[in-house]
Amino acid sequence: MTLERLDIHSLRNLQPTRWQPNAHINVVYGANASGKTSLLEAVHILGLGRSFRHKSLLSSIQHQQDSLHLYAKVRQKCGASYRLAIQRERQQERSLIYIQEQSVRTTAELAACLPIQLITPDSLRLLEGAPQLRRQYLDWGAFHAHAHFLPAWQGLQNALKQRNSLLKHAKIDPSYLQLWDNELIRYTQVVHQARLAYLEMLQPVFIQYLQALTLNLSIELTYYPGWDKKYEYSDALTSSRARDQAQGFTSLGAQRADLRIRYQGHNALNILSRGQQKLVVSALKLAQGALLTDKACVYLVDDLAAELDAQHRKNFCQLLVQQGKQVFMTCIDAKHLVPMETFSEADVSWFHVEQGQLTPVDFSRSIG
Ligand SMILES: Nc1ncnc2c1ncn2[C@@H]1O[C@H](COP(=O)(O)OP(=O)(O)OP(=O)(O)O)[C@@H](O)[C@H]1O
Repeated sequence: MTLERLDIHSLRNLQPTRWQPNAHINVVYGANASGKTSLLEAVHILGLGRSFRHKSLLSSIQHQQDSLHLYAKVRQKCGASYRLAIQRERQQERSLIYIQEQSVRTTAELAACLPIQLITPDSLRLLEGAPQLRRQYLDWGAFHAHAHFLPAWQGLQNALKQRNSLLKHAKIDPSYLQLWDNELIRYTQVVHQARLAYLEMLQPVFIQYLQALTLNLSIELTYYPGWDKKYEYSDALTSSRARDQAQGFTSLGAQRADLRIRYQGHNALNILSRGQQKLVVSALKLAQGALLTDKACVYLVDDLAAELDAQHRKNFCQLLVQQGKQVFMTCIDAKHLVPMETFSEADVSWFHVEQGQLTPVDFSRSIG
């Protein structure tokens, strides 16, 4: 799957842009505040319906403009193509999303058409941030690996909402609570099994990438399902019922799951250097991309140079090239920060950004 064409209107400082990127490696370079990250942001919004910079798309709309418009043509591996479009008006509550000119209501449909792996200086939050971020990471993989994951996950969210709202009442009909318990247990089992199955596939690939990035430490990925593993979820839920009623919410379950990243029995975050943490995150992202064999994904790598030294940048770029997926990477100075030799076998296009204007560059004349 590759992005064949991207049209951008009224996104941050970007001039109206029509971009026909390379199917493999795209390097975007330019000074600070030129608009490099905004270009990656455009791809991200098209793949997930939201920015990676802010919760609301309102701040992405260009100042003095009423709306932003993005359009993409995505070529699937089978040869079929999809047209994706997003429009966000200042005055509207939500974005309008279209696939093949048909309005769609959920961003999950976009995510299925354009899977994205994002690597930014902020990606370290995957290790240091709240469990929700690691749950989202795991669920991204389970969503793409198992067709039954999404309906079960949606069912789980609904059952949780209903049960939590019931728990807030002073008087609760036990049979009604049991009904939502049963729903929750049913969906939790599917989500839990899909996460476990995905983690089993992920572990060995993650280790391979860690080693290829020359981090020969035995980092372990362990999964906390959201309740004590010694018990079935149904038993854990029954035994937490009184506490849940007192607190007014469901305290145990898949909504509390976490992917724990351990080194020598400790939280890896407390032991590894920032550079090592960055390699762990890179290996996690590369492993997810590698596992998407039937669909492929687009890598967005913002600020390649951040926190990786020259040798590790080289290893990282080599692994990206080997995967053969479409990559958009940004850096301030292409000549000094991009390990050119790793791209000798790859199809690469270079783009310069200046004051929001994107220009293709003839590599040999302008950089070499
Ligand atoms: N809503 C907006 N409307 C217009 N311009 C904006 C808006 N939001 C941000 N900007 C400006 O867009 C410019 C581009 O920002 P962007 O983060 O894409 O740059 P960058 O090239 O990635 O910079 P850096 O290398 O410093 O990370 C900045 O000057 C920023 O102030």
